[in-house]
Amino acid sequence: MGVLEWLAVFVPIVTYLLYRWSTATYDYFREKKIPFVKPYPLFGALWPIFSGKLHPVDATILGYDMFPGRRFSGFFTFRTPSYLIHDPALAKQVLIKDFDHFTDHTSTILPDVDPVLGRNLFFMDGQRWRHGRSGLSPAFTGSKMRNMFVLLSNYVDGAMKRLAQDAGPRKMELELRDLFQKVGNDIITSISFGVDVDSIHNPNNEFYKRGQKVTATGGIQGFKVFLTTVIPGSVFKFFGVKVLPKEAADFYVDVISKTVKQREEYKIVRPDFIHLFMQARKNELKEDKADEELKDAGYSTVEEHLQSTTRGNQHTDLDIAAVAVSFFFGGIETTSSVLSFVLYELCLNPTIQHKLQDEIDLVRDQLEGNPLSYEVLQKMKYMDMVVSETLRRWAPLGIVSRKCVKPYTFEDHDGTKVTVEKGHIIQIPLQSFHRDPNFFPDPYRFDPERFSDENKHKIKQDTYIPFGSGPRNCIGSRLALMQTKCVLFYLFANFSVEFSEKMDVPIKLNKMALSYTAQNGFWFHFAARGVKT
Ligand code: HEM
Repeated sequence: MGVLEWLAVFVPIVTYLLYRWSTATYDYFREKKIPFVKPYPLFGALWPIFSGKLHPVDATILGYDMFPGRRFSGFFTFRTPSYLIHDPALAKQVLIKDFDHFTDHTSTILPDVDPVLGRNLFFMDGQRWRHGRSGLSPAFTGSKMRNMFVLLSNYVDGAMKRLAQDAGPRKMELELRDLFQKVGNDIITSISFGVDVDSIHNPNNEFYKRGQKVTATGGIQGFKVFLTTVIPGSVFKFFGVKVLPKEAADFYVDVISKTVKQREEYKIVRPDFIHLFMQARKNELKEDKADEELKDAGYSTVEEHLQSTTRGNQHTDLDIAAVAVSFFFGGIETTSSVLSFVLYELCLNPTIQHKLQDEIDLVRDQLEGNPLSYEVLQKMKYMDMVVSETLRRWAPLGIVSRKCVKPYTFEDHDGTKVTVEKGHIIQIPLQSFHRDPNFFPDPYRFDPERFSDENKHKIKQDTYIPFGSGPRNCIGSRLALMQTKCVLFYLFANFSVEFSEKMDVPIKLNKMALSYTAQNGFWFHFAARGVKT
């Protein structure tokens, strides 16, 4: 690693910039009389990201506050004209009603360059995405989550009890991003690779070590992922730049192949994703009746818009490995970010922490020693309110992107019309919606009551979209909510939490990471419940 690897990334950027320099101009929005963020030479709106001045999300959403009262504004991604949507109703048109014009994400990784990440839904385009999505959807229904809950809950319960034993009567200082990444790693390793690991006590296991590299949002790995959002997949292909190193890809495919072989040979059934894909191979993976009853996993869960089908999806071991790796990619950073911010807010607001603990204690009493179930967790109202409010205040992905695939006309309030051209980029600033005082009064106040039964009807439609929206929304929203709530349940059942001296309060955000995280870590003291801190 080192200079050569960085060079292998910079050469394509420079070549692409020079090419764009000769083929596009910065007069685009001026000629069309659309308000736009003044571009930096060559980099457009991206220079503050490259120079480390602004977080990628903050650099992208500048136009929202700069041009209030508009339905959209312009900015340049390098030299490509891009639109920022200010009006949630227009966002809905792009994401749902006229989805056919905006089927693709801006990031594309081609499978012939990167066989594993190129098969990740997030990076797929057009027909390949449609086929992949409809094949994967039946694996994320309520009943499949309920079956998987047993694996997840046993792991989290055990992990928190072991932590409580480690702490004993003392208060224990922990960096939570690290803790939650380990927990997330072990959960995804269990439910998607069928392997049990304990990264809290054995961080040297292969899955954690490799997962750390695969999911890094900083350093060269994070930079390459960021580049996939601004440089076309064909440029990566031309220069042979891979995001996932080949030896890591080979490791994951090998694990899946061995596990599948073993399960077939010994007829092993385990309620995890490998089992679901083995069923899909035999055309046996379907939605079942219980899915209808279990649809509601919480306020934030998104709906599935595409017709699910597994017909014609002959998953190879490589396909299964690719899906499993995609869960590392999409699931660990995001859920550990939400969990870290829940704890940050609950330490700032101890009354909310106590209220959540009261609900947890009540549920534990009612369980009378029986294990926690998926249904019981879904019914915990205050838990849902706390998680929903955290997803509003600190949405892990602050923007949702689409690429225009068929020309489309936008109209502003004053009647100005503009036709978005094929290849142009659309950004939906969900973070700006979530923090707009017109939609959420006093938006910087952490207030779970916004999501209470009495208040939630006041939330304006389409302004709350932490998991995106429409056919391309987050396929893992049920899993993410189940995992987040389960960790919070066992964590607050065992511990009370407060800031350690090392924690920056108010938080200082890391501008160089793709998702939101604390610059100097999330530092907390854990004290076993009943023990005074
Ligand atoms: C709190 C945790 C999470 C948040 C906030 C989150 C958020 C998002 C968002 C905003 C998108 C883009 C949606 C759009 O373009 O409209 C997305 C896509 C996606 N997420 Fe998540 N996510 C989370 C957890 C997960 C988990 C646990 C998984 C899987 C195990 C997952 C898998 C995916 C995949 C595969 C996509 C791409 C879907 C497609 O292109 O069809 N996510 N997520």
